[in-house]
Amino acid sequence: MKKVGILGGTFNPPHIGHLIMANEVYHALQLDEVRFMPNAIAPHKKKEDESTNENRLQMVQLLIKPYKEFTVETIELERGGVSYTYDTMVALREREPDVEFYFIIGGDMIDTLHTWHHIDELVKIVQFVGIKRPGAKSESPYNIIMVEAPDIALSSTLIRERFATGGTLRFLLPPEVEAYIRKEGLYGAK
Ligand SMILES: Nc1ncnc2c1ncn2[C@@H]1O[C@H](COP(=O)(O)OP(=O)(O)OP(=O)(O)O)[C@@H](O)[C@H]1O
Ligand SMILES: O=C(O)c1ccc[n+]([C@@H]2O[C@H](COP(=O)([O-])O)[C@@H](O)[C@H]2O)c1
Repeated sequence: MKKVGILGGTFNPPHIGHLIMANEVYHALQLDEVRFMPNAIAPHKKKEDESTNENRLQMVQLLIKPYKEFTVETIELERGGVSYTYDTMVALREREPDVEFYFIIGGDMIDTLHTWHHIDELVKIVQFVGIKRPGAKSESPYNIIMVEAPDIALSSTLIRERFATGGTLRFLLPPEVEAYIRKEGLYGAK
């Protein structure tokens, strides 16, 4: 069976933390592919109006462009509405019955997994894979495959703040993504 990792996120914007976690899981579990999956409306996140779905999709495409084992999954953007992972995994399993899916989450999501929509059903149909995150306990009562990876204390929030205040962005996200954000004038970029 083909083994596919799904890294779901808001990606507002995507950053090297996302690349590192995808790469670590790809190698640790010997996956065939990792799909970066931007959500339409995040279930638990405050809406940030600064970027559109199209902006987030384009930034993810720029982020992963050099890496052939990383692809984009647009199923949630196409479905629209609140992107419950349960609905997505039901649809993906139906569309691709020959694939074994691994849903990749960081420590903050591990800590709140019990609050996810239909979580008791969801854990039966998909294997979660966790990466610790500084500032999060990264602990769960559920059966999560934990992958050891370098701790990255980086978030989209920090990057939005750096754009707004004119702080350094070097090494935090690829230059192509930074250039796109400046061209589109997102996050109050100066
Ligand atoms: N530095 C990191 N270490 C571990 N996991 C991470 C890291 N950054 C993001 N993740 C995980 O990647 C997934 C998608 O994250 P998301 O796109 O929301 O980025 P974020 O940096 O958490 O954004 P924000 O700061 O806006 O909350 C989530 O499962 C999140 O836990
Ligand atoms: O289905 C849920 O109830 C649920 C609750 C919180 C987060 N998620 C998913 O987890 C992924 C990371 O979420 P976020 O908010 O960190 O971008 C993303 O794919 C979300 O759709 C899903």
